[in-house]
Amino acid sequence: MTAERVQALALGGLNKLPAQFIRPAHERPENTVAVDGVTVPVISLSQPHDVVVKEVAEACQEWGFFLITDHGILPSLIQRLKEVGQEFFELPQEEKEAYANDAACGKFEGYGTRMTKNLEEKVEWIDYYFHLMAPASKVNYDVWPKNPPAYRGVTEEYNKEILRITDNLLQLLSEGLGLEGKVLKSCLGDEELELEMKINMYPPCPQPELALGVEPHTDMSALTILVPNDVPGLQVWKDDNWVAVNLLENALFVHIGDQIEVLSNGKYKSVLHRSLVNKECTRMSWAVFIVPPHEVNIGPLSELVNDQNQAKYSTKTYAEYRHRKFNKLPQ
Ligand SMILES: O=C(O)CCC(=O)C(=O)O
Ligand SMILES: [Fe+2]
Repeated sequence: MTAERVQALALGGLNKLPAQFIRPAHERPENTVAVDGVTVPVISLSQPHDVVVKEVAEACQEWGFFLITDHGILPSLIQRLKEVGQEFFELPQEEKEAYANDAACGKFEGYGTRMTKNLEEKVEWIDYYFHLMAPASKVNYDVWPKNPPAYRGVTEEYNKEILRITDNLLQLLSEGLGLEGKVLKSCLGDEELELEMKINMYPPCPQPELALGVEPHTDMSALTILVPNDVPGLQVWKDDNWVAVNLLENALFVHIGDQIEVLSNGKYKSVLHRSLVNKECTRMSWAVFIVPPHEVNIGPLSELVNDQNQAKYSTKTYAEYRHRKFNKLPQ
């Protein structure tokens, strides 16, 4: 069975939002507006090292989220990444369907749309493309878009840059915990660390005040590094309020995910976030999830646990963590 794509639905021209997308009143953007005058931390990586360590550690403790600038990725590469992703979604529907995933059969990679698991569960206003990007030994290039032809080259170039930034961030995060720079990366599988690309595509929505692009969640990754197109929509949860994340050209949006929260024994927070959709414009975002290999055990770092600071999380493989999160089982 092929899923009904949100993009195809939107292109058909709708005046009203179909029922399965209408969120319950307490979740609707119209009833849960973002707080005024609060902005997320923005950290320039060109500052002295000890300043960057301190600012990153504070942002991880207070927000679990921050923007980085002066990261060294060329604006032209970010631009090309966005172009190839956008071109893929502009292909004829039939051509996109050749890449359809089948999450129910464990085929997570490819073109997808989230479907309801039961009648009450509302769906999100989003289509996406998901594939592994690193390590090269595990990547199946057959599930990457072959059109546009530049997709692979551009994405491989971006992958290299994100690997470099991941090394840098994990080092800063380790030092912020008072540990040696290499500790976090080594817990996350070192060179076996995996990078997953998810291109999120939110078509124009007839009643955006009633819908969500992605519902409130924390990422199960260690870190997520995201770039949006020029349509705002991401919100992060801070001190009992939603805070809208303003656009900042060429900045990278860094989310602390669940695995870093566990490793840091709760010192760094995995950020709750959601995305809104837009009436006129297509919103897109490119999220790279940085995750440990599935068989790696993740638990609070022994260096951070003692009689005064007991472990707040159980230790389990990343595969087990994923299974429990997907099935909404307690961790
Ligand atoms: O599109 C966004 O800004 C957020 C997407 C997101 O949270 C996700 O893909 O996990
Ligand atoms: Fe997310």
